Amino acid sequence: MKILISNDDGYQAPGIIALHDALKDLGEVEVIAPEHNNSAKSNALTLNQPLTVYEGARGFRYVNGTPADCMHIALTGLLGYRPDLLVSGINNGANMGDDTIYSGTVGAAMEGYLFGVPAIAFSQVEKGWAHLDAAAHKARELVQRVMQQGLQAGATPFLLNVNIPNRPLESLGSFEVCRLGRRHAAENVISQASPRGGTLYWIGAAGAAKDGAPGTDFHATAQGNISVTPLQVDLTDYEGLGDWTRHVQGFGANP
Ligand SMILES: Nc1nc2c(ncn2[C@@H]2O[C@H](COP(=O)(O)O)[C@@H](O)[C@H]2O)c(=O)[nH]1
Repeated sequence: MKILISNDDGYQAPGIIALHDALKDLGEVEVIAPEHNNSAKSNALTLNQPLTVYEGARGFRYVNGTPADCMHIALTGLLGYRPDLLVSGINNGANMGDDTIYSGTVGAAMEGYLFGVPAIAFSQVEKGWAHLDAAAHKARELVQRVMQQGLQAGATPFLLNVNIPNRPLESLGSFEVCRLGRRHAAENVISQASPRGGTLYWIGAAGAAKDGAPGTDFHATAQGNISVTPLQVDLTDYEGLGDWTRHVQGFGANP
């Protein structure tokens, strides 16, 4: 079993070290991760400058790029083989609700998925790495479950978004398959006067949960369970196809 590990907090982050320690005896495990924190970089690729790959402690390779850059170059030549599973994380903070779309942790996993590699993104719900050992234990459990059922060798790849509450192992609940919740819009931008004149702007905090009903990731983790959400990439609004066909019917037709 060949497992490729990445993240968005950087190759020296506690979360990726704990994840590597938890998975390293499950097969051939390689780490290719960003040099620095790339939180909220989503699926960004670096097209306007070259990337460099370095080797750091633990034999981890790191890249002066984004999480998606790391996986893109890994799967288009750097690795020289196709991994059986891509695992991203363990992220310092949650990736729940519809703003998961901003996540670099999910972005790394999604890049693998787009290349046909089954992928799992792991995040701890709270920042600060509390009970990281318990999260790594649960990440190992899920990867072993996937391996035991041969799911990584299935015909179609999968992409899982997993959020683990920051609790001691004995206080963690079960794996709960659920949908993404919805968040309120993000908090207002934070502006401050620049010492060089003008104004500086900081992105505001993520919005609170708007839809945290039973069956969502917000609800599952609030109960102490580990949320497991299968994601897809097709952004087509199939329900809107009919309406828009009518909206634009005959529009722009040659006179
Ligand atoms: N609007 C804001 N969103 C934030 C903020 N801090 C975190 N986030 C959310 O976190 C993740 C980033 O995930 P990562 O895997 O890239 O670390 C993503 O879900 C964001 O929406 C914040 O200050 N403002």
